[in-house]
Amino acid sequence: MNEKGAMGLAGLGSTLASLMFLFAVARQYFPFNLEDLLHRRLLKFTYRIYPYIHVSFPEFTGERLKRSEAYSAIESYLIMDHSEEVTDDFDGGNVRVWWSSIKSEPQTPRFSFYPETQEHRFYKLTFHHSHRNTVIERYLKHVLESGKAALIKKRQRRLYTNISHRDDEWRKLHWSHVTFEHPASFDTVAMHPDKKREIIEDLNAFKAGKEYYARIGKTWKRGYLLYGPPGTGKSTMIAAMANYLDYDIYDLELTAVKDNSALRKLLIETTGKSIIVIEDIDCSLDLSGNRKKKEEKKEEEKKESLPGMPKEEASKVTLSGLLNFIDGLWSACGGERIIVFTTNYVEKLDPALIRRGRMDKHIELSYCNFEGFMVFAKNYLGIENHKLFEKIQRLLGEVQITPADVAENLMTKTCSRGVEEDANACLEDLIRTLEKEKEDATIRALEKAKEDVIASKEEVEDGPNMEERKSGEFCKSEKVSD
Ligand SMILES: Nc1ncnc2c1ncn2[C@@H]1O[C@H](COP(=O)(O)OP(=O)(O)OP(=O)(O)O)[C@@H](O)[C@H]1O
Ligand SMILES: [Mg+2]
Repeated sequence: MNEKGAMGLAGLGSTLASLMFLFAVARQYFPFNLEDLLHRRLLKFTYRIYPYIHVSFPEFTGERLKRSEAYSAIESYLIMDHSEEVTDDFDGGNVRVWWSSIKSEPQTPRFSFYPETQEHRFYKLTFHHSHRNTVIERYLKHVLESGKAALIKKRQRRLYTNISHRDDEWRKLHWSHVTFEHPASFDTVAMHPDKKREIIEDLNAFKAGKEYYARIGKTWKRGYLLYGPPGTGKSTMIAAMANYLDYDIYDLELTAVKDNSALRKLLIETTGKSIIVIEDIDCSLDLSGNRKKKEEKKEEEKKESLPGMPKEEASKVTLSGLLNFIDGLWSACGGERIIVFTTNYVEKLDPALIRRGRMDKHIELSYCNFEGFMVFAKNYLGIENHKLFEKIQRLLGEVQITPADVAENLMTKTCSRGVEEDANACLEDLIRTLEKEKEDATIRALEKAKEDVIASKEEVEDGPNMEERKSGEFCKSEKVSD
């Protein structure tokens, strides 16, 4: 700061100026009728001695509960190190201000629930008193807005998990996180373009739906059920959704949650603009429609508690606890959240869990079709047309192959070939895989048919059982099949 000499005047002037400034601001909010002549005179006098005003922006306010948003915005606007000073010109250079970043050690301890173990940081803004109105009315607004915009731009999204990596900490109620950097996008997800468009439109409507949800009296959240065989892109789809919406992901491992109240605590800790994911919901807990009968369960519990055998600490989260998690009263805190379940076996799930309203949108991710293959061909090989496409289209109509397997075949295996040779080789690899799969499927079908014939032969040899004979059921069904 060049004018350091001028500013180095006694602290008295500076303190008086700050006091006068605060006084002036307070007067805007608490107008009173006292004649302010004296006040103006005092200000004039003070400014003659020291014409600068200082304003401080502390990092924390109150009981250190929350970092000041203004501080964060200024930090991101200035990008300066501590104990540094910078000059900023505003209004086409008409207004010059000085910023300094200050760190002070905690002073005399005072009573607080939050012990002051950290140092205090704050930004100090200095400007000439003649620019007071411009700084208050326009400059500070500019700093806060630009800082916030920069913060949003550089914000790194997070992938949270409730699994602790320390043994002694398992089943603790907290989320830990890493930076979320999955490269998936809707451009790279292989699926029919119409289906993809439908999902994107659904997400757009959700993201823009704050007022709509408020108007219809519903919590601003939406449930997605992604189902399909392994390797069809369920997890990839979740990553693409998070990247598209610019949301964080909370990957919830239900088996690591102690009970329903722990589940609720985890829910409360999640923030808005996030996707809460429960993968393989059918395996997570005893939540399927065909839940085990109570007697079977009791038997199992008895076995577990045999002397000498360690009784595994099982999660006590129940179906009703999970339903509460999804749409109970607690789910309303926060808003703008998407809940995603994935499963390989949709038919195993309890209908209550996936009814519309809870899981609003059911998305099937299935074996690779030609449209899906076209996405891979474009992304992996950079081609939209090829003489082998027709053959591949026919084979994909006859064979069930997962997108994961197709992707594996299209990964370029060497960099030494040219692009065209590479594409040829990859497509031929894929055709070989598809033909092999077709052969295997034919063999499997033949074996199955053989087993069916043997089974039906055995049934005929054994004949209908006595009860069926008595009731005439056997004869009836024979007649029907005629
Ligand atoms: N539809 C798809 N679009 C793009 N890539 C896909 C798709 N399906 C699978 N893949 C590729 O295959 C790999 C496995 O896919 P992913 O993990 O998303 O499958 P999943 O359905 O979640 O499987 P699981 O049921 O075993 O969890 C991914 O890394 C991705 O590269
Ligand atoms: Mg998966």
